Amino acid sequence: MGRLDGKVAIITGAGSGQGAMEAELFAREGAMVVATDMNEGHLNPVVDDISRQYPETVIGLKHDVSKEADWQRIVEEALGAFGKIDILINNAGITGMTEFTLNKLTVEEWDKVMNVNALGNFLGMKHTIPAMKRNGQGSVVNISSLTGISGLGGLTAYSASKGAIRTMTKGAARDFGGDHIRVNSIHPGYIETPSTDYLTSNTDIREALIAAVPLKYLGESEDVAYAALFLASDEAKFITGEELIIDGGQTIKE
Ligand SMILES: NC(=O)C1=CN([C@@H]2O[C@H](COP(=O)(O)OP(=O)(O)OC[C@H]3O[C@@H](n4cnc5c(N)ncnc54)[C@H](O)[C@@H]3O)[C@@H](O)[C@H]2O)C=CC1
Ligand SMILES: CC(=O)C(C)=O
Repeated sequence: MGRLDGKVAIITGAGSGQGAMEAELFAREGAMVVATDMNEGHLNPVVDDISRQYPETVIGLKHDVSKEADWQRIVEEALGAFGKIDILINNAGITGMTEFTLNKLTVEEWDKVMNVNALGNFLGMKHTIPAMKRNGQGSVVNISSLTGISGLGGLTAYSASKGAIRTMTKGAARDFGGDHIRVNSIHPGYIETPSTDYLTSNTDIREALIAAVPLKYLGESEDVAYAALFLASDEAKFITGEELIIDGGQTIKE
């Protein structure tokens, strides 16, 4: 028995890091997976690998989450392939230019980050929730960040976009609870993926990051993927509007 047997899941940003891990884990747990990414060069090998291990469980689709027309096409293709949508993992995201203090941040950079992260999450919910409603239930997991709770200097647009994800999650949870659709957010701390290479490849920064984590290691993609699996599954059927921090204890509260 898989924990997602019979479910159909759309996972964005599945060509790399956490999204790739989630696509593999969800297929392993019995889901049919619609794995999407803007970068087909990264997505295709991920999809091929999952198909080899779990035949006929996954399709890969090119997708820019910031484009509404792309979302319309993705939902149509998912319904065409698998007949329904139970789960959305809004994972695709970009950090944007780093070390831009607020005063140096350009409007172009702000728009780019907000469009992928905040608008992308909104469009994902807008276009998949109607199919979930027809299906009588659904689960959305929005990947925010620790920065969506406490902000991070130098990452103004990223922090704002992840804060928007945190609160739009709670609003959507209220809007669609009556339709048996749950909406939760995950807030990872530092996870070792291509998106954090710019930090973790520097030995001094890496050691400083680890020193701030009570569990004394940087997170791995599977640490987030297992949390997404739980929230996506029926095991979490009474949990909605919740924010789950996955940071090795970095922000333990009293
Ligand atoms: N790695 C970390 O430490 C943390 C990551 N996060 C969030 O977790 C999520 C996944 O991050 P990682 O796996 O680390 O990143 P990653 O860079 O390894 O993977 C992100 C994927 O999203 C895709 N993508 C980017 N823009 C896209 C667009 N417009 N449309 C569709 N796909 C697009 C990329 O092609 C890439 O395959 C992101 O939302 C990120 O902000 C949050 C907190 C910490
Ligand atoms: C790197 C990042 O997105 C964090 C720590 O939230």
